[in-house]
Amino acid sequence: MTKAELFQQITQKQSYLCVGLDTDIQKIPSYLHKEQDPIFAFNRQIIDATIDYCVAYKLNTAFYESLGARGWESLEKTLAYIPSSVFTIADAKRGDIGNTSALYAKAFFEKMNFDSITVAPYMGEDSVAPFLTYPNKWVILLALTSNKGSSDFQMLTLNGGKYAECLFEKVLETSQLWGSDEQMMYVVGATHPQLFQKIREIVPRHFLLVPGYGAQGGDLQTISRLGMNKECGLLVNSSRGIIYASSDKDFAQKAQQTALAIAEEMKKYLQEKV
Ligand SMILES: O=C(O)c1cc(=O)[nH]c(=O)n1[C@@H]1O[C@H](COP(=O)(O)O)[C@@H](O)[C@H]1O
Repeated sequence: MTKAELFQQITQKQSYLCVGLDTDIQKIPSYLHKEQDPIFAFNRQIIDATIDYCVAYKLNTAFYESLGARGWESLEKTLAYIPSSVFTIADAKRGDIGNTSALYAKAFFEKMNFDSITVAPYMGEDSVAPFLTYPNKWVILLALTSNKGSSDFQMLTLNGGKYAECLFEKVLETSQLWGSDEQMMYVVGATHPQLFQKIREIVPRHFLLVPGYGAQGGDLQTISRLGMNKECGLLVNSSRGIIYASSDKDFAQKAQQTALAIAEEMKKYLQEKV
């Protein structure tokens, strides 16, 4: 998907919500366990219920990989079920030496037809480059993550940094030389609202994938007001807050109500800025 197509979806739906399909077999309603593929049965209902209110689905591969071959099958079926107009994210957090990254890229962009994949920048340019060779496919590079451990390395101050003061800022600055804002996004956790303004100074045009809203406590209003640019530039993810809004038979209906409420709030912020 191109950046223009993504922006068009956002404008049309007046939402920049990404629904995280972190589907945990232990957490889905027990009646679904009698289905041939309980994970897919759950995801299908969540997608049907939320598709009008979101522009992206993020599939965290851990939830599928942990079930072995059956899990991969559920992942592939879920991906095939999502219409091509909606942006898809393989949240796999990959990145390795070049020839290995090339095969990760092949797995997620050719074998499976994801629009994007999350990639860790720790191994540097040659570990990210193979993902950037696919037209209209995206790398979503981890810059500033939402978890407590983000302060262990990402917040470390650099000695002699010119513009970038912290390691995550250096990641933002340097990686812009590897690929354009038409093929690269950055993960910035919603739990760091005080840093959004600074991040926008370094990457004014890139889309930011913002996890950590909802279950991890991030605040939509602050993120949106500080992080939004003229092309929206935000995909705000919520996983548990939407898909487990109810643990009962009405899970899809409750997920829909939650997604709708978020989209209504997003509409306000879009109208202010875009
Ligand atoms: O790359 C991610 O998506 C990610 C980065 C990050 O910094 N923090 C983070 O929570 N995530 C992912 O975003 C999702 C957050 O889920 P909820 O906290 O349930 O909304 C999970 O799939 C996480 O793996």
